[in-house]
Amino acid sequence: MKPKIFIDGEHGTTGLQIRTRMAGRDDVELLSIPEAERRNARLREDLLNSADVAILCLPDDAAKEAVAMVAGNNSVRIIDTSTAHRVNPDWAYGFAEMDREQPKKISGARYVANPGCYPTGAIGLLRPLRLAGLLPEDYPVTVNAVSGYTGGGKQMIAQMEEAGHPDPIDAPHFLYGLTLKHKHVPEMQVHGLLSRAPLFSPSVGKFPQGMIVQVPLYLADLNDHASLGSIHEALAAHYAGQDIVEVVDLKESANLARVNAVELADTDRMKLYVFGTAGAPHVNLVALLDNLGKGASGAAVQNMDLMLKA
Ligand SMILES: NC(=O)C1=CN([C@@H]2O[C@H](COP(=O)(O)OP(=O)(O)OC[C@H]3O[C@@H](n4cnc5c(N)ncnc54)[C@H](OP(=O)(O)O)[C@@H]3O)[C@@H](O)[C@H]2O)C=CC1
Ligand SMILES: CC(=O)N[C@@H](CCC(=O)OP(=O)(O)O)C(=O)O
Repeated sequence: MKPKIFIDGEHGTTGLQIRTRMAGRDDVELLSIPEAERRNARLREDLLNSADVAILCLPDDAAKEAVAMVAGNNSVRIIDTSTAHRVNPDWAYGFAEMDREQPKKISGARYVANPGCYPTGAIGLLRPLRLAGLLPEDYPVTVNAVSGYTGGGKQMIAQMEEAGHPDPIDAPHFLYGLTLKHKHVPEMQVHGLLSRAPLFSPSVGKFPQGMIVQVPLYLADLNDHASLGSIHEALAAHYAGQDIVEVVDLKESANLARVNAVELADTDRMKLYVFGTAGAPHVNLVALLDNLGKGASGAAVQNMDLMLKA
């Protein structure tokens, strides 16, 4: 029998992208809820309890409610794309490349928290340097980022795209999260293995999908006389042997004049760069991804495949 998959929130931005990725698959059976019934709690509860894997693409509160709906049913496994469970130690963190044993943890888990889009970039850059001992636990990390506007879900997409919207967004690029209390900070700290919360400044650009995450570092404040070369080496060694996260060659990075935020739009990959000049005091670590690809729906499908292998 084919495993049954239910995407709760399938008519939203992340849910639709997962559905598109599943369209050609005949190894799974997709359970579906009509769009007009998407908030019908009774029907959702039935579908959630009929699934082998339920993928939640809902706001945090609704995701918690969905988890409660299957609490007594051990045969349902969950992937939650919301922020609700990302630092909960009872949930496996769904970033398969973050540690060698992570794919196994995800495969065997009942509950998997899909990582946030910005944290995928930040943790992807920071964690290997913490594990290699180059980055001190208490380094004052800053994370500056730009996301495509689909990161804001249906509401922001309408503000950007709909003519005559009552609250349109005209800015080609804007900063937000100005209180510095963004919901992704705890996740970056915990899975980035940091003792201090990073200072995170997000922004949105007037393009639908794409993301740049930057983590600038002062080399003199790192361990082991860290250099452009040793940082690149640590990242390359960490990601060797898989094909989703690419650590861009130092020479290639040195010859680049610019990084295009939309280069990886519509892909499920991530590129990591180490920028700077040999012998100079700073490096800038950069992650490039699609906020809806490796940053959300692509990672969710990757996690589902790992869980179905178990
Ligand atoms: N967009 C992105 O780049 C990313 C999003 N995520 C996460 O994915 C989740 C969904 O976000 P996104 O797809 O962007 O949001 P959207 O607003 O685009 O979609 C959310 C969907 O959930 C439905 N919904 C809302 N509340 C309920 C409820 N109580 N019961 C049932 N259905 C409900 C909405 O219906 P309605 O139309 O009626 O509101 C909508 O269809 C969020 O938790 C977000 O953090 C994760 C990574 C990246
Ligand atoms: C542009 C934008 O608004 N982005 C969202 C982050 C994307 C999201 O909601 O999802 P995850 O938390 O699951 O990554 C935000 O800053 O709240």
